[in-house]
Amino acid sequence: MSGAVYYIFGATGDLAKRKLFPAFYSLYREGKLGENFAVVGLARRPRTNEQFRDDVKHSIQDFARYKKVDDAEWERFASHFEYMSLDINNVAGFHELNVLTARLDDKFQTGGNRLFYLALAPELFGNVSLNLKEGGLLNTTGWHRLVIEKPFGYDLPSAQRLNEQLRQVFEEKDIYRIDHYLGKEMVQNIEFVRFANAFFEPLWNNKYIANIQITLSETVGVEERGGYYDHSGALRDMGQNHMLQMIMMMAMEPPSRLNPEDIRDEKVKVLRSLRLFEDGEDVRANVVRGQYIEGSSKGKVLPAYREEDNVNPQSTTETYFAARVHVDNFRWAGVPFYIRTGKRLPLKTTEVVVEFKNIPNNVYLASKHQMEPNLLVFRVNPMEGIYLKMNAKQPGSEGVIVPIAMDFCQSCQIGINTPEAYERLLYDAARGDSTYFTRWDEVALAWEYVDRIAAAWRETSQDLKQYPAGSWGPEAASKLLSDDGFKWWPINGQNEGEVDWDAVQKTTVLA
Ligand SMILES: NC(=O)C1=CN([C@@H]2O[C@H](COP(=O)(O)OP(=O)(O)OC[C@H]3O[C@@H](n4cnc5c(N)ncnc54)[C@H](OP(=O)(O)O)[C@@H]3O)[C@@H](O)[C@H]2O)C=CC1
Ligand SMILES: O=C1O[C@H](COP(=O)(O)O)[C@@H](O)[C@H](O)[C@H]1O
Repeated sequence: MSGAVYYIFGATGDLAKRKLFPAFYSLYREGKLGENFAVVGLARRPRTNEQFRDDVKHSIQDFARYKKVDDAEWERFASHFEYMSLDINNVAGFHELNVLTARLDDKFQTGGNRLFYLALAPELFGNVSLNLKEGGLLNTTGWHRLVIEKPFGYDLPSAQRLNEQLRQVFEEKDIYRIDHYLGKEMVQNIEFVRFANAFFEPLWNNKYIANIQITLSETVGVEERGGYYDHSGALRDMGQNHMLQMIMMMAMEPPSRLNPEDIRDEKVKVLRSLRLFEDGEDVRANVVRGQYIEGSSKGKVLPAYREEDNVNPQSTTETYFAARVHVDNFRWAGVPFYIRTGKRLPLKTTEVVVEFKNIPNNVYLASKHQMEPNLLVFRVNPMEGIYLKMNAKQPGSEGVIVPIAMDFCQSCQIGINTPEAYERLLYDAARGDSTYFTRWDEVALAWEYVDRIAAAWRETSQDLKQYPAGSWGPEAASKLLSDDGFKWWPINGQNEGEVDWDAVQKTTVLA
């Protein structure tokens, strides 16, 4: 990988601590960063280089995959890190940063390449990019890339404004919009499992697939992010980005080549095929929203959303939503995609379930035993793996059919060797591979879809359903499926509620 200076704007924040510094460390440990790099931490708080390196060390000890830090290696790694106190709104600070950069370019032979990572509130993105230009940080012959965090705007008009600001300084090809779900191994794997298996690809259409279910459930509430979340809600926080990205990965056509633009073109076609909701009534018939009230989990009382810090006590922000989504193209016509996500649900899990249609009524179906449909399950998070539910004869029986599981548990086999999403994405951005970043047209189309739902919700909040914290969300989300003759499949084929992860890890692993 070519050398570079990496600028972490927001270096004293939560994202830098929990994800970015650990990602740098793993890449370094694996030899992917080399030695020709410098990392400059930037934020307003004063810090010496030593204090900053200590912060980085603690974050690695707390959050990195590799926790054991060898002293000599640590010294080498830490020597690449420097800190500078800077207020984004003060252009003089950027001139100073340019001077610091010249020294680092020289010391680490970075080739004049720069990666600017904005781990900041989105309101600051526009100013940073203008000041980078003003401060002379883009006046080198190397490459200049801007990596920005979500949320990318609040709706389509605000996203357009933000994009125009960024485009005054950076070309689209140099803007890397992060959706960390695209950095997850199993989300990337969807593409490979689909297109590399003769027994899936021919069946991947409305002739054989009955429905697709995507669950992204969290046990946490809004923690210390109440201020942000109350303004955002589940639809914008998870729906506009992670959930739609997973639909795209499931529904896209095979790209003609494995180039970033060919893959992203195919994903965009899926968004263009989404059936847009016509009006409020259409939204209410297909989308369920909920907010958690007081509940309990494992004997612990959990507070209501409206009692969380920095949340309006009368808030009507949704902490849960479920939707029936249609992709109106030749492959997917008539196949519902059901999606659901929420805070304070019983499990932390992300799963994508493909439910296949039942085989035609035949001698087997006519037997007294009810056959269950075949399921293919991508376990994305926190356990990674693929699970296939099939039907087979119960050994020793007179033709009794039972469901059996083939379970590839990637986490059990690979363990800590699976790269974290941020690690993967940082590496890709540094190599100039934009495949798993969101292109502007994706962002715009995703907002267009989501904005119609948000508009309907602004008309009335009568449809906001309450659910107890620790439960699986509003009953109405089950009705979305039962009206179509389906049900949500229990997570990992187990009963809703507790999943015994130890037991899951012991399931059969196919080499
Ligand atoms: N935390 C997470 O897990 C995730 C975060 N994100 C996104 O990442 C971004 C950062 O989030 P997070 O780290 O949680 O936020 P934090 O509030 O923890 O950190 C914000 C950072 O911005 C710095 N900052 C604020 N104002 C200025 C300024 N005027 N000049 C210079 N620095 C400033 C703060 O430092 P100081 O006060 O010292 O100036 C701090 O380092 C947000 O866009 C968020 O939505 C996305 C997904 C997950
Ligand atoms: O982007 C976000 O994602 C996290 C969930 O990510 P995961 O990798 O832990 O599944 C979510 O908690 C947060 O609200 C949201 O902003």
